[in-house]
Amino acid sequence: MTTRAGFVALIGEPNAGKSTLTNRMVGAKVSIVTHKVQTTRTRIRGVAMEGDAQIVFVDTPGLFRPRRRLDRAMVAAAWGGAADADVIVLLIEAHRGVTEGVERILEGLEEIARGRKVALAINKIDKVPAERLLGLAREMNDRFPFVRTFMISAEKGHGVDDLRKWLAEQLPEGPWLYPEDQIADLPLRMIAAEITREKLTLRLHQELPYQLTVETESWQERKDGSARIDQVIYVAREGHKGIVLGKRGETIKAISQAARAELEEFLGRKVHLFTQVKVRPNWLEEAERYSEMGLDFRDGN
Ligand SMILES: Nc1nc2c(ncn2[C@@H]2O[C@H](COP(=O)(O)OP(=O)(O)OP(=O)(O)O)[C@@H](O)[C@H]2O)c(=O)[nH]1
Repeated sequence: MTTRAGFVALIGEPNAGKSTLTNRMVGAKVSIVTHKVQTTRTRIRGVAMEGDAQIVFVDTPGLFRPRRRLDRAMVAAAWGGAADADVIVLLIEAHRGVTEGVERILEGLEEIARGRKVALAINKIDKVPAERLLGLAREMNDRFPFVRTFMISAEKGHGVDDLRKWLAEQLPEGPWLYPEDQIADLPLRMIAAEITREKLTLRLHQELPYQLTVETESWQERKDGSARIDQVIYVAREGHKGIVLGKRGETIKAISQAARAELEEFLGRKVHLFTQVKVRPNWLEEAERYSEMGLDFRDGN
C-alpha cells in the first residue's frame, strides 16, 4: 500500500470556521473551540484520514504580524516537525467577503506560500445567495493565484468531502506521521500542554523564560476513569529551570495544581498531572532551521 502523509495549514481570520472545518474533516470533535482570542497556540488541530492518506491540520496562530518575539517563536514552532506545510488553505467567510483582515492575509500570502500550493475555501456558503459567491471567488482569484477554489459550509458539511479528498491527493507519498491509534488524543495532548503553558505565563509574567516549550509526553487512561498525564517543560538554560521550579519547587507546584484543575474541568474527570522541567539548549539550533524556511523570529521585527 502506498501511503501519503503531510501537513495542511489552515489560515484565516478568527471565526472563519477553522475549528468547525477541522472537526468536520477529522470526523470527531477533537479540535478545541476556544473563544479566548490569542490563546490558541495549539499547533495541531487534528489529523484526518482519507483513504491511504493522513492529513495533519496545523494551526498557524499569529502567522501574520506576530506581536511579540515569543509569538514569532510559536509561529516557527507551528511549522516544526514538518520541513514545511505541504498545502495552505485560506478560509474566508462568504457573507463577509474581502474584509480588512483578509486583505492583510492576501498581502502576506505570497511570502508565506513560497511556491507552495494555496487553495481558497469560501466558507459559510449557507449564509449567502449563490450568485454572490461567484463574484467573491473571482475577486479573490484576481488577487492571488489559488490553485483551487472550494465553496463550503463547514457547519452543514457541504463541499467538505471534496476538499478533504483534494487535500489528500496533494500530499507526498510517505509513511504516516502518527500511529492511527494515537490520532484521537493528539490534539488533547496539545491542549493539555497549552493549559500548562498558560498557567506558567499567568504565574511568571515577565519572568517567563524565553524559549520555553511544554510537551505532553504521555497520556494514560486509567481503569478508574481518571487520566495520568506526564508533561515536560523545556527551558533553554539551567538558570531558567530555577525560575520555573521556584523556591523549594513552590512555583512549579502551584502551576501544576492550577493546570490540573483546569484540565479536570475541561475533561470532566479526575486528572493526575506530573510535570518535569528539563533543559534543552539545542532549541536555538532548531531555530536556525526555521530561519532557513524564512521564519526568522530572533530579530523581533
Ligand atoms: N452558518 C455557518 N456558520 C459557521 C460555518 N462554519 C463555522 N460557522 C460558525 O462560525 C463560528 C466560528 O467558527 P470556528 O470554527 O470557531 O472559527 P475559527 O476560525 O476556528 O475561530 P478561531 O479558532 O477563533 O480562529 C462558530 O459559531 C461556527 O458555528 C458555516 O459553514 N456556516
